[in-house]
Amino acid sequence: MPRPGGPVTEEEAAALFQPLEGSVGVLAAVSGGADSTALLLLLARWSSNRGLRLCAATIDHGLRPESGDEAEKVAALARLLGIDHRTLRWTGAKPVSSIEKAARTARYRLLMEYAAEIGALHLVTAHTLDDQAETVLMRLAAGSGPAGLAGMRPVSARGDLIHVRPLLGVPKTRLIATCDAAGVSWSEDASNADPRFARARLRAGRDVLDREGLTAERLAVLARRMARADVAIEQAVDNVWAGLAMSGPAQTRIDGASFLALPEEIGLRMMLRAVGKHGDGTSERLKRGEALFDAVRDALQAGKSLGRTLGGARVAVSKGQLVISTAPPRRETV
Ligand SMILES: Nc1ncnc2c1ncn2[C@@H]1O[C@H](COP(=O)(O)OP(=O)(O)OP(=O)(O)O)[C@@H](O)[C@H]1O
Repeated sequence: MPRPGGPVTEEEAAALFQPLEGSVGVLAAVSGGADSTALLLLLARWSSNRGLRLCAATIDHGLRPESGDEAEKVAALARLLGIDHRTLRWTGAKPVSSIEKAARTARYRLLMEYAAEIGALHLVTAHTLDDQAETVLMRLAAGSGPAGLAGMRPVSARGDLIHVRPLLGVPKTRLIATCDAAGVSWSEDASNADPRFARARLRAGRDVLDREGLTAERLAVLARRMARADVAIEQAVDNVWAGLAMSGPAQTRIDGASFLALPEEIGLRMMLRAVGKHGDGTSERLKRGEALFDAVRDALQAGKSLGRTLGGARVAVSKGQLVISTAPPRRETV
């Protein structure tokens, strides 16, 4: 059990790294900040007698003058700990707007390519309890449903890799304490406090939220509950899908009366699942999916026909049935 303060202990680390047990190759993403420096220290200790290959990588996004030195500092620490380290540089054109998003996409692409090169099966990042709380707040602001409010998952798939976030329940203060206890310094990324970024603005307002009881711990509890609820809803959708959806490679048909009788969240997810199956994979704003869901229900209730497109799929109501198929190219959208 994590202690209220102080460095993360070896026993705690063993429990946190449980998802990595039995892995043959682990790649740790280490930016050089306090969180990922602590991750590297803890992983180095934990992996020493486990016969797995631990490697670390730092992405130099080339966006700040000091990023090269920060990567070199991580490399030096890795050398000291006897861990293979590579600095991966984000080269090529960089967009003027949405730079954070572009940097993130490039970062994971570089990490995945490097993981494939070294044969790592697990990618480990140092997202903390505080990062989870910020994610939940940002998703609240975006009007997310249960899946979004579940925040980041401790273990998820990322391409062929398993992405593990072992520190998701650990407050940043304890990771700072872990570095301090080891006498290891870390780099402070100035952009973490840059008010141009939503995360930084949220961080700056955390004191106010804490005073109102919206603490990181409570937001993380909300995320865990939402994750459980989301699993339950998805399981219900699996069951209903098996019984109701007549689904082939070209289209999915669902009886209209049965569809109308479903709890709305299940019906919505059924429709979106079929859109995902027959569409072109373009992500659609949930708001558009919800608007179309309402239109589908209205049409079924009124015994009318309907034909729209969503995410590259054609969503039609015809003869009392909901029919979702691949949309012909270049049709009008909702
Ligand atoms: N430049 C980097 N090099 C290597 N790893 C990094 C780098 N930046 C971030 N990471 C990894 O990602 C974790 C989360 O970092 P941060 O919170 O800054 O990213 P984010 O963009 O907010 O989150 P996400 O990775 O989910 O997009 C870090 O703890 C570290 O493990």
